[in-house]
Amino acid sequence: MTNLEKKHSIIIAGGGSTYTAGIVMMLLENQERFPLRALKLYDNDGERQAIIGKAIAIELQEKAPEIKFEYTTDPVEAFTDVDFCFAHIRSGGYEMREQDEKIPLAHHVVGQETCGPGGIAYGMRSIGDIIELIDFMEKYSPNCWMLNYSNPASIVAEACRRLRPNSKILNICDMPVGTQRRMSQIIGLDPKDLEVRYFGMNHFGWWTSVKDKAGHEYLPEIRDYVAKNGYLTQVEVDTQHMDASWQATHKKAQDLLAVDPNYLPNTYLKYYLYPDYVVEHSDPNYTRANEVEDGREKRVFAAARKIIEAGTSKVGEFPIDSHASFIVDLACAIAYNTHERMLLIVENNGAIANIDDDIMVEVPCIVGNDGPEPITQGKIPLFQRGMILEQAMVEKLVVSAWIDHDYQQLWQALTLSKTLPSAQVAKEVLDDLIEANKEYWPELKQSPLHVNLISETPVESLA
Ligand SMILES: NC(=O)c1ccc[n+]([C@@H]2O[C@H](COP(=O)([O-])OP(=O)(O)OC[C@H]3O[C@@H](n4cnc5c(N)ncnc54)[C@H](O)[C@@H]3O)[C@@H](O)[C@H]2O)c1
Ligand SMILES: O=P(O)(O)OC[C@H]1O[C@H](O[C@H]2[C@H](O)[C@@H](O)[C@@H](O)O[C@@H]2CO)[C@H](O)[C@@H](O)[C@@H]1O
Ligand SMILES: [Mn+2]
Repeated sequence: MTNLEKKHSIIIAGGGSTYTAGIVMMLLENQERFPLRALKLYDNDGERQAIIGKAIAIELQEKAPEIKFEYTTDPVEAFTDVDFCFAHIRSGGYEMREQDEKIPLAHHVVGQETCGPGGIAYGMRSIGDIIELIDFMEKYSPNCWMLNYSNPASIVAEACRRLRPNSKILNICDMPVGTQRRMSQIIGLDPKDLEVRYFGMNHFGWWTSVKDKAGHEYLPEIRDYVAKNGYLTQVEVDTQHMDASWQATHKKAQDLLAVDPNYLPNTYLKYYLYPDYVVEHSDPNYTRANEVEDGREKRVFAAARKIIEAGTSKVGEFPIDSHASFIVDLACAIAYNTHERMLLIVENNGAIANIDDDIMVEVPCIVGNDGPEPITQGKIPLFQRGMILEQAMVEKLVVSAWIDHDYQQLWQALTLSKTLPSAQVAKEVLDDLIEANKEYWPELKQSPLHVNLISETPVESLA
């Protein structure tokens, strides 16, 4: 059987995810180019996963009975005889995302899923879980590739570099894919027509060129549009991001551009460049986690229950997440050596010439069956170099704090972040996050050289 005739076996880790159904429907749409022989779901919350699993079982029975389907909480069953693992777990679930967002906001600091103290807390929960998935995969299907988009992708990627440097794992993000879809709307092209140059880290980057296949440069035209409208587009391009909070984020790109009009910004830069604005426009009692629980999560699980109750997919409730087809692009590139060009999170190794080789950067790569080949982006300007070096050291300190179980390094990571105003506030946020994450984080040790903050020692006792 040639490679092109091979049918694949996929495991989706995080089967109870709000994205699983859309991705499975998208996989059914892509059977021509990426045929499946088996599909499994794996989750550590069997009850949550069963709702999605039962509905998908009905969908596949009616639409693709030839695909062997199962859902399980048993890692041996899940990871045996698989070619690809699509991983989208959420360590701690939405309950902890809410804490990641509300605890910092209670200290008038940015509360966000993947950025600032929220992203650091999420990273401290995710590292162990992702490494566990990699170890399951390597034990039961040694030739399997993990296409991971569990967040926080940047901290997870740095942890994989430190702890599993030789593993077959690619960390990916769909934010640039979504923003490039908006760019293609602005210039009237198809997203597939675009060839970009981009540099940064995950959720922390800039486009330096947006060309069509004929080599025409559209960045100036897009830049002029974004200077007036941000990335808001007239046509609805993204069902996920029509919520008011995400619309405001796309609009804010206007102010990100103002800081450096030469390059088109990733929307996530707003949390680092305008943290005060973000805090002023956040509701500390109702954050994005609550919006998703009231929105996407309710919609997806209601659709699944409707299919289960009807006993048929003819009630037609699961939308196809065609946006996620970039994951199939990546899987095809690995399986069929297609040399697809796409943004991936990879070890720098000179791709960005004037930052450290061991920083995990997000750059365009050519992907074949040996994995990604980064495309060099050259030297970057002082401003972006300073931003990236600082954020990279924050994330390296987080991973070291997880590995060493070390309080001091985690406090330093928060103190170094652009999203926090001082070491004092960083400590107050950290101590609250430690309390909230007791069942998830490793227990952190104080340095033997620990020095109390003056504010912890009443002044009168300072003899
Ligand atoms: N990289 C990207 O650009 C991108 C885009 C969208 C979503 N995401 C990420 O995808 C993930 C899923 O998002 P969601 O909103 O659907 O979350 P969700 O909470 O709806 O689903 C996550 C699932 O993972 C399961 N899970 C948690 N820990 C696990 C573990 N250790 N082993 C197995 N399963 C585990 C949960 O039980 C849950 O069913 C999140 O990490 C999210 O941030 C990333
Ligand atoms: O606030 P959420 O949970 O709705 O989204 C958080 C994720 O946002 C980005 O992914 C978006 C993507 O950029 C957009 O085009 C659309 O398809 O929806 C995706 C999921 O909402 C970001 O890249 C992820 O890392 C975030 O988790
Ligand atoms: Mn992302």
